[in-house]
Amino acid sequence: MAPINANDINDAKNFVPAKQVLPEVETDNGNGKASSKGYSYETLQETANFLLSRISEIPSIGVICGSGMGSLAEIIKEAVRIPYEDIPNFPVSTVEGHHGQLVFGNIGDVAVVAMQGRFHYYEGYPLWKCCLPVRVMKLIGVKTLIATNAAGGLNPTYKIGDVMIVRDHINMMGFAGNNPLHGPNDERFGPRFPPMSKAYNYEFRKIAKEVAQELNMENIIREGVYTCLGGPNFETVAELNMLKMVGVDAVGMSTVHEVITARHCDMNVFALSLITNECVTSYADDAGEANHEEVLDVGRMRQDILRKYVSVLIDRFSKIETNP
Ligand SMILES: O=P(O)(O)O[C@@H]1C[C@H](O)[C@@H](CO)O1
Ligand SMILES: Nc1nc2[nH]cnc2c(=O)[nH]1
Repeated sequence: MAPINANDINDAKNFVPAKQVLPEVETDNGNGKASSKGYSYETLQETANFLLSRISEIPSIGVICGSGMGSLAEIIKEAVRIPYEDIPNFPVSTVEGHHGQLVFGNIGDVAVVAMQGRFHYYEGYPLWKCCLPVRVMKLIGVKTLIATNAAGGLNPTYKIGDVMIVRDHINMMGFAGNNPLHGPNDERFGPRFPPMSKAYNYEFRKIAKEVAQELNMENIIREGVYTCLGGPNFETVAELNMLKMVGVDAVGMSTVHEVITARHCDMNVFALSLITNECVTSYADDAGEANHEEVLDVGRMRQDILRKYVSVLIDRFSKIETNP
């Protein structure tokens, strides 16, 4: 082994720890002390108040548009668009296929807000920050979250272009202790130990299956288990085979932490995965490789049917009283 020399030590002194180059992890705890575990209730209230000052109707449903699915927000009428960079305390979107704005307005008779662009862990944001908009939605009065995502189909019966209603998730990042609720808990958002066994609202899933029949989508609608990995790389064959063994149907890089945050603050949750690619579970030479362009293309390919489906779901969800 080469001996250590003084230059190496000086280089080490100049090393900038990852935390300092992450986008804005230092936060205010509400008592003037910095914390990296999330913005205080009061800070997020300021963000919520800013947004409330820009809109005339309080949205009851929030939609997060997945990769390539930003056009879902284009069905919003009387739209008020607010770029993320104009919103106090908001992160900014850095991924192609994620616009970077909140869109407020109406779908049918229902006041909604859509995130055209979400935040991912692989962009350098800690999980609490990826989920900050969910808490802000709660503070402005949103009751129901509809999270959409693009995902790889692991269930061998799934085809590209299928739409999976998320029945449940496996929080792989949580197994390693990475959770959006990690750190001090503010009971004003929710309890220290929130249950997750009913994370995806049963009534909503039932309605979603009925609506799929009405719209003749039975042949593309599935229901299954989603998991989120940290990304940004797509998975290895061995990783995918492991996930298959534990019951995962679709693999992505989002949604799970958003859903945990939403359930923590008692929002109703519904989620959809658009299957944009087949997960590669064999080492065969002719097996394809996942890529982001394909993900975006399939989003575009399914945009009309997804817009129709989501707008009918919003109408139906808004008409029922549900216990989260
Ligand atoms: O934001 P979502 O979860 O829809 O995006 C998925 C995961 C990666 O961000 C990207 C990979 O193509 O699509
Ligand atoms: N992790 C992961 N995310 C995706 N998003 C779209 N497709 C995929 C995939 O195959 N794997």
